[in-house]
Amino acid sequence: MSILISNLTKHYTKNQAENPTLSISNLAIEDGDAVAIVGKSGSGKSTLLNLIAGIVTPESGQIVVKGTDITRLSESKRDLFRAENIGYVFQTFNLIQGLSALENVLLAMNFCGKVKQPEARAKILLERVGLGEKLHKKPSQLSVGEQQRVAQARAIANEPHIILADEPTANLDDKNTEVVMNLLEEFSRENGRILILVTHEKEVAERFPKQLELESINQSVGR
Ligand SMILES: Nc1ncnc2c1ncn2[C@@H]1O[C@H](COP(=O)(O)OP(=O)(O)OP(=O)(O)O)[C@@H](O)[C@H]1O
Repeated sequence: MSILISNLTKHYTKNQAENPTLSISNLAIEDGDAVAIVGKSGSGKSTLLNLIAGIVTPESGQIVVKGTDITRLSESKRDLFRAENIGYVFQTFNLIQGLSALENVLLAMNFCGKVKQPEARAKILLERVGLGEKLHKKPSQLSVGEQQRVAQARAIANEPHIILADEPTANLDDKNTEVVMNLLEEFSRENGRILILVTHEKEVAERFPKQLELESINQSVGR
């Protein structure tokens, strides 16, 4: 079992303590799983991804990822753990504005040094998402959909075991949705990887063997 969440609560402010954003007693995601997370706006889907990535920490509970309870790691150890094990496509991309598409992908790779010949791999991935001609463009020179595809390439660059994707097709047309979903699905099928993807799009969710309605696992009431 590769991700095991138990007795988790997350609240953003003290006065939410009685009524947290997220309260999950048990959630297990196994190696090889591909899961679409769906649910109402504000129901906590991004928060759940951020908790699994160790970007935010819960007030209580355990999040065991590949045998490590990441809630017990220091912030710097969580950053390294994430770089080595998790690829994250953020809803808002989080690209570094001063760097080119290629440099954005390389930055993630150089941080943990896991991949040999990072530049060759970064170029192949950017070509794969249709950006071979735009390697040296900065985010401000790219369309929103192109920025989303850079974020996609960056997320899988380090060959992570777990891929978290927050609305990765929200800004894409049908053709690029297909490119991005094919890339994610193909990548996640190898080596028992886990793909967890948040989406509002019914057609995207229906591609997944498992769909998880967040409200069905979040026991927090009256949110
Ligand atoms: N950093 C934060 N500080 C305070 N409240 C936050 C923070 N991040 C999220 N929240 C609140 O937590 C709740 C869940 O937010 P979250 O972004 O996880 O929802 P979501 O299901 O991903 O929504 P959407 O589908 O609109 O992206 C919301 O009520 C939101 O306002």
